[in-house]
Amino acid sequence: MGKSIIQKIWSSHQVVQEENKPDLLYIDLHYIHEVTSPQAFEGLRLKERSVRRPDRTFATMDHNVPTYNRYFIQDETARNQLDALAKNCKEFGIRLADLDSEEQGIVHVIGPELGLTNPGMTIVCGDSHTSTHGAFGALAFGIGTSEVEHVLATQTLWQTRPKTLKLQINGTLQDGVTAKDLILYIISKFGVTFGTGYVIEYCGDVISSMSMEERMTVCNMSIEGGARAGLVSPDETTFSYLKGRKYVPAGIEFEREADRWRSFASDPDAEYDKELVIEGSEISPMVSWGTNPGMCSPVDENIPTLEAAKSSSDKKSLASALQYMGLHEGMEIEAIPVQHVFIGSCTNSRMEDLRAAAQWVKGKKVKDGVRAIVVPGSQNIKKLAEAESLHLIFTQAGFEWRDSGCSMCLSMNPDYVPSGEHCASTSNRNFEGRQGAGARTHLVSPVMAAAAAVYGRFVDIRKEEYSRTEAVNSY
Ligand SMILES: CC(C)[C@H](C(=O)O)[C@@H](O)C(=O)O
Ligand code: SF4
Repeated sequence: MGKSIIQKIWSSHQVVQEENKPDLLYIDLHYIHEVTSPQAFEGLRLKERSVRRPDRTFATMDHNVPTYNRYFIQDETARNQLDALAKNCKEFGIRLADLDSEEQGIVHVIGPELGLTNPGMTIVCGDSHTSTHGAFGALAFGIGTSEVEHVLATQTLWQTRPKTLKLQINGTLQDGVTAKDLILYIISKFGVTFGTGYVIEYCGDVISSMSMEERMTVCNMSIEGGARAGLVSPDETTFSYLKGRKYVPAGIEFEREADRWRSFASDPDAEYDKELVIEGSEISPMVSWGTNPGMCSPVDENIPTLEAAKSSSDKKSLASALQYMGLHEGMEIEAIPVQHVFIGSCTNSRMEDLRAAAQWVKGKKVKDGVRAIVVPGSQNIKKLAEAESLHLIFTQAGFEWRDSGCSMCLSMNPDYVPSGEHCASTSNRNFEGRQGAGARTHLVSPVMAAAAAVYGRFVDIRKEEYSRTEAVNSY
């Protein structure tokens, strides 16, 4: 019987294995950021331990970083966390992309961009969206602060072997439907706990024809479906993305690495604990209207009615979500008003996201009363986007163009959504208070967010009247 990539990575990283106990796994790469690392380093100091593999550890500043006037950090906790990270990295000899670095950006954006994330690796970070790196065929998952300390000290981690779930997406996606819509559709169809206890392997024609950036968007939100991690078997798309990146070997070494990476791909006859199949053509642009990522609907449909709820507890959570969101049952998604637009986060802040949004925005104007910001995922992406003049398209349309960071994805920095206001956001979480106390988040793709900025509400971008040739103002 063949093996899946999950089994191959797991068995090649087992250091200790005992019956009915978690396994001790070797960790190839450990990313750290300022929020979940200070206590871990304190723990090391107290126990007089050092960092086992500083060369396999990489740090960045992202959550607390202001995206405008980035050195002016008013919040004391934010300042302390950033200072602690700088001090800890210096003391323990860890590479750090700090505010001065051209490499600074959101941890899940810069790791792949620098070529640090490779197929076949075990990767951890004190951050739930570490699953993003699974796009490369790595087993990548978030860990807690005490585990961060354990990995820093030992470069290993105790882990229970996960179950495997094969999620096959057949066919093709319609025009205007993106990787973001696919993952929102998956979570709304199967629910926010369908992946609990599993690592998901995404496969099928839709995934094979996706770029690495699109695969990252899909894997990023695996955790929102409850999964431990999500990944895609490495293929030629993976290898050509990696070729030439800073930390990827060149020449004959690259070919040798690519052969090794290729060997991790799932065997055709691999068996899984569970298998699910969906059709790509069934998916529409999605908009979340509730307070978890599963509460979303196709843009051309309506918010569900209370009557249609399957159980009394579903009915209760629907009612309370709608109460928080200031929306009513049965309402058309296209009628939801939008006052804020956020294009950014580790889900959707890469070049292809910015290009797609800019292409849609070109020659149009942000509607009066809407505040729209674009936050590139890394300083490098910012530079590349500016080289293509994307920033001009955005700013001439009325968007703000910022420095990189987690920004409005979560309210740990100056970017937030005021209470009671609606935000079309390309991020991954819409929990109560996520973008600020009382903020009302709607998860969408970058193009859907761009369209919401122009119309001040959600529109079905597949319709002719909203197509980009129908510019409301000339560029
Ligand atoms: C702050 C951090 C620990 C958190 C996470 O674990 O994911 C954040 O990145 C998030 O997206 O909620
Ligand atoms: S962008 Fe958002 S989801 Fe991603 S790491 Fe930052 S806070 Fe977490």
